Amino acid sequence: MFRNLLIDTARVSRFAGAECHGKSVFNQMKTSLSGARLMSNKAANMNSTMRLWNGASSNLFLKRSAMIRSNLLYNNSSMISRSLSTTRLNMNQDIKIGRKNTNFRQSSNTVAYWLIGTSGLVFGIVVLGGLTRLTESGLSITEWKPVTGSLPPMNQQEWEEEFIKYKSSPEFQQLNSHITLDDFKFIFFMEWIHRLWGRAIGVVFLAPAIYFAARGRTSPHVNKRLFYLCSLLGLQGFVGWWMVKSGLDQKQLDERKSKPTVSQYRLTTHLGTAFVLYLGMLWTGFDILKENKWLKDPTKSLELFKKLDSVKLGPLRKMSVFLLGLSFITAMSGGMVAGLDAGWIYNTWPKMGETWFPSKRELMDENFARRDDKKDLWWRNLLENPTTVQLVHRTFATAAFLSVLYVHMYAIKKKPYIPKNAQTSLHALMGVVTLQALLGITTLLYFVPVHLASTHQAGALALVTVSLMFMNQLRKPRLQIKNVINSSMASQLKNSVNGGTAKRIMTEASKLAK
Ligand code: HEM
Repeated sequence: MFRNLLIDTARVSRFAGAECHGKSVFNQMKTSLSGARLMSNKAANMNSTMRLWNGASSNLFLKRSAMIRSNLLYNNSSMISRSLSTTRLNMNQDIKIGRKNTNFRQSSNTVAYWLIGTSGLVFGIVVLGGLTRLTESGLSITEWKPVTGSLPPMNQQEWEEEFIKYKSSPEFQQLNSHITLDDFKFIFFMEWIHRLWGRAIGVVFLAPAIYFAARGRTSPHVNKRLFYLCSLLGLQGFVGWWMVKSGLDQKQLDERKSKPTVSQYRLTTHLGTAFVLYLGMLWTGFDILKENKWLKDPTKSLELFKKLDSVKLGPLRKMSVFLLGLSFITAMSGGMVAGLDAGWIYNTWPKMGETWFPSKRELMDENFARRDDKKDLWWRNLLENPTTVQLVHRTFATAAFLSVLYVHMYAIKKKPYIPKNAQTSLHALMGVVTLQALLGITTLLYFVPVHLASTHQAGALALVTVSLMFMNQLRKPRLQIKNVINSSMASQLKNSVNGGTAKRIMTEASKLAK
């Protein structure tokens, strides 16, 4: 009877929630134990009865029948013991079944380190791309050969041929007609290394992505992100060539009334996709490390989840998203400054020349409008007039600095509600934004020297990195992670029931059965 009861309960509990299951098995074990006690008491009574009978009568028949009854009760007791083992077995099976049902797979830390490492390569190529632009090397390779272009010219003849191609470009004809083959070799190598680095990132990203996905080292959630990142990486190559073309095509240059440089729109798009790629890799890497850490220590994680769920943290979470967005937009407005060489005018700070702001006539110059009705006056000046574009960048930069300062002060008041690592990131963010603003100002005051401009660009990447970290540390856990951690806690409860209390129950039951 007890055995059936136990098996039934175990079956039912297989379909019940983990916590509920643990409790029901526990209760059921308790029931079994009282049953065992009851039976055992009965056995003890029977034994004493038997002894009584033994003493009172030497009737063999009675003695035998008493022994039979006693054995029967003994068998019942060991049956209970067996039932308890069956229940324990079922519980272990349930833990496995539970895991299977949630179909949960988490990416390994190796994947995270690979992603963060690859994002480092993207950081490097952005800085190198900036150097290529600042040394005016970006238009030296006039063709796009994704595979065969991997090799540079190998002999004098090949160099001469490459130089002849460059000589037909607008940049050579209008700006660089004085350069020698040796000068050309330098600008060629700058651009060639940039392109080769891009190809290397393609290989370093794509091959391991396929390997990790095929070996099941990545979760479906991460696989999706890897797919998007791969697509973005491929797109980045096209955007790069699309940008370079805008500086090689005389027709486009005439349309823009520009000297031979790439379009500021395309440069900023190229910079933007690089930033998104970089942030996407970092974000995914950070997420994996964070979630693995949570899964390792569910008790600590639940404490953190409580903090992250607090309504007091809501506004700061929104602010963190805003800060990342603002840092990104400021960086993109910097791309526009770089694309238009707008760092070469108004090399003063905080004033722009003699006044705080240039005149309205200068900021909204009619010469920039292309339509007869001048309806495009505003946006063309905002995006194409170097004076206005510089003012826009100054404005965004000031807003970014003040916003970080505000959030920093706000966070001091809310300190007890903010996770420790987010507090540290916010301090770092305050430091990085200050440095970045100072770097920008120095770059401007010193007429855009290559080393300062390049450091300023790296500073922009550092700023979005820390903003991303801050935002990431305030994010609530995914529902799936929450569920897994909750059921992991339930499993721990089960195990403690299984390994602790149940053991005691088992010992007692076995003792009673003897
Ligand atoms: C605080 C946030 C700032 C961020 C995130 C930021 C970001 C950037 C970025 C990404 C570039 C493009 C670099 C390139 O592609 O080569 C840039 C260029 C530039 N920024 Fe900033 N900037 C900030 C503040 C400032 C400030 C306060 C100033 C000066 C008032 C400034 C002045 C410049 C100048 C002159 C350039 C053009 C440099 C070049 O031609 O290479 N920036 N900025």
